[in-house]
Amino acid sequence: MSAVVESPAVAEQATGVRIRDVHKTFHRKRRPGRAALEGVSLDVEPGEFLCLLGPSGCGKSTLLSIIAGFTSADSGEVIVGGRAVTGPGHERGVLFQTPNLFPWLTTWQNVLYGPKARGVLTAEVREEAAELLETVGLADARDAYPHELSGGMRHRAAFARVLINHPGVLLMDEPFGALDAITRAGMQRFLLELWQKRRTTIVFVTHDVEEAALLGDRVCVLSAPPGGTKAVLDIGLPRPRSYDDTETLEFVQAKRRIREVLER
Ligand SMILES: Nc1ncnc2c1ncn2[C@@H]1O[C@H](COP(=O)(O)OP(=O)(O)OP(=O)(O)O)[C@@H](O)[C@H]1O
Repeated sequence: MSAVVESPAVAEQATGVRIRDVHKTFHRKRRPGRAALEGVSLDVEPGEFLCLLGPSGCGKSTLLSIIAGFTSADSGEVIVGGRAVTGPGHERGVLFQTPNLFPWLTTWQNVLYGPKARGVLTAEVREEAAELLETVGLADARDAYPHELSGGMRHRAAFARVLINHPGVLLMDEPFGALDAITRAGMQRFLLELWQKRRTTIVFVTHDVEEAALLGDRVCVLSAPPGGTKAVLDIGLPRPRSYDDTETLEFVQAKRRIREVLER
């Protein structure tokens, strides 16, 4: 992977996310509906890295899906970059636990898929795609198909595929949850460097207290199902962060604060 240039500035395209009193109930045949979210309100600042944490079933994925525009809320509103979300949009890049690459396309074709679909595939975009593949360490895997890539490589290809669209906000749903510990640590390091460089707004769903403390500026803890915001914690650890920080007293204290809220 190429060295990442540090920049304290918030990315020009980074956008804020405003979530106001969002409710969502899933209706089921011949059974009572299941409330997933009850009155979630939250502001994510432009350029902020926010982690969403909470017990299983508290509605983390549902909330992310509502921000992405894949699911509609029953009431309340989500505003991204000043505009109400009414459906999916390329200014919101979404990354899931399973990288959503097209298996019949090469890494290069996968990365260029978005610009091609939007009719903006210029020489400049191709040049940027080549640079992105360099950044994510996949320049040599440009002509490989997804099945020829390792788990970590597939994740990095999915990153490049999303980043080429210059999303103002990255929505990540437990993206490293299925990876082994070593690959996962590598991807967390990669994401920290990427965020340090681009300062894209990130909303990151995780189960893992340590991951939330390592990555997030703030951690929003959702309450037991159906979810509402239980607390929003400022992590307050200095940036840039690295894996070595996980051994500091401040880091251990940050984890303890998150755990206390989770267990409250
Ligand atoms: N499409 C759906 N149809 C019906 N119920 C759903 C649907 N999606 C989610 N739910 C329900 O909504 C609730 C919240 O689910 P969600 O996946 O958002 O929680 P989560 O916090 O992300 O859980 P986990 O941490 O286990 O992934 C759960 O009770 C789930 O069963």
